[in-house]
Amino acid sequence: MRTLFDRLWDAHVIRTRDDGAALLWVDRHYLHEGSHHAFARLAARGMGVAHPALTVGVADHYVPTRGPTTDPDIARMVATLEGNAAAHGFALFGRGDPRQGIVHVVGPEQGLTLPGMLVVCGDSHTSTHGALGAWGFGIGATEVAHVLATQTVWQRKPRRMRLTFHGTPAPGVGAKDMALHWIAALGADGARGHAVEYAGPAVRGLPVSGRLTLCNLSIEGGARCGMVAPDAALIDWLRGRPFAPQGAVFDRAAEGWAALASDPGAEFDAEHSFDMAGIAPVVTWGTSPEDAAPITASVPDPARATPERASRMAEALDYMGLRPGQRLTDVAVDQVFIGSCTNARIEDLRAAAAVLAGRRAVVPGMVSPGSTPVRRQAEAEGLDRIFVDAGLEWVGSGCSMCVGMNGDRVAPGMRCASSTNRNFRGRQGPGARTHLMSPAMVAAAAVTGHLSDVRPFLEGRG
Ligand SMILES: CC(C)[C@H](C(=O)O)[C@@H](O)C(=O)O
Ligand code: SF4
Repeated sequence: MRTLFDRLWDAHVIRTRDDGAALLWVDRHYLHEGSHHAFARLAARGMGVAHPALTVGVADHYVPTRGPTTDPDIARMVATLEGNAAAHGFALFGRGDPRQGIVHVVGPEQGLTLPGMLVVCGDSHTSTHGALGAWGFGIGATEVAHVLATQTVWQRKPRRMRLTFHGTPAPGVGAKDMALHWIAALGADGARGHAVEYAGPAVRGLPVSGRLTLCNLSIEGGARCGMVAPDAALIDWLRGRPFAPQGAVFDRAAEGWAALASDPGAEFDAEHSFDMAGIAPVVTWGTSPEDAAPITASVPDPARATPERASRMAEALDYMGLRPGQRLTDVAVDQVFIGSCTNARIEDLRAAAAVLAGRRAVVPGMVSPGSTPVRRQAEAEGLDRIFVDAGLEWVGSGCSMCVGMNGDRVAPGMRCASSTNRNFRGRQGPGARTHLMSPAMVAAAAVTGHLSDVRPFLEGRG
């Protein structure tokens, strides 16, 4: 009896070393601007790209979201990726390409990631692709060079963990809340060394966009990867995607994908289950995604935590400028950001727009769609107007203020309600204070100017 992860592992092992590490075949290799180190290694050894057809470059981390950049260092990062694509002959969705966007949004959207694939990228959030029943994981620069040169990667087999979500989510509660909830419960290293499979009725009930959000955050709970077994909803979602097989070939492939599941009696090395009845909209208060609590709670008190946790908590609260016992809904924000590979798909933008429609934001903010196709779709639906009429800035697609590499930053000391996945110190800019939450919760914070429960807005009482 095998788990979904065992099936993916077995299907990709080329050979196993005596020490247990296995050489694995890579079906899809994504590259972003950060790949320049790996290309330098390749060049130093006079090597080329073994399988350009399985390699796809996407400009995202450094792309400007508001017209051409004036910063030569930023421009050079994007140009280097373009140069490597041209030199090695792999596809590139670069500046101006109608398919450009954040790599973890673009791959699934284009049908470049498919169920059963082993997908790698020199980026930790490659776990996102697991939502499609693929095995996606982030690799380091040395491994990127190895994959470029050989289309293979060495890995040790992770242990297997299943996270089961029972029940149905309340309105206003979604994948982001499920993710932050389990990470708060198990800790930022709670799933360390494990391949996570998400299961249960609440996961099955998530649209594919929500599954992508859930798998995206796997890494923030320490997991090596996260995945959801394919089902009919996924197969419908994939049908007709540009790089997916088409027609009868798609139907045949889909029959195979339907078999990608854990056997009913398959054993996991660890199991945890959660009841949706206990999950409210979640926000983070600290400097790790595990520092998360329901919006109805107060800022925790280090005095009540274990000594080792207490000092880290106190430091986090100091950095965040928060007092123990302060109600989370009393925390004023300076700005908002909706974007990133976590929460900038069309469904995320619709959820935020539903809250913002007919309302004004009382703080400034930016909305950056996850890809250029998402941007076009949002504009066709008039969502851009809703954001602009609310007073937010509608910009181009890229990693943008999630990481600030393109210059979109939160100023020092400023507090940002953000739909992204990392609230580390300085993540959105030196001294920036980040509160993670769902896009609808970001929209609610924009309207009130403080961390806010989105649920009254959905009931028309906001
Ligand atoms: C810059 C990149 C390598 C990094 C990652 O590995 O995830 C970034 O995408 C992030 O989200 O922190
Ligand atoms: S959007 Fe943020 S989390 Fe996603 S790949 Fe870019 S920097 Fe990393």
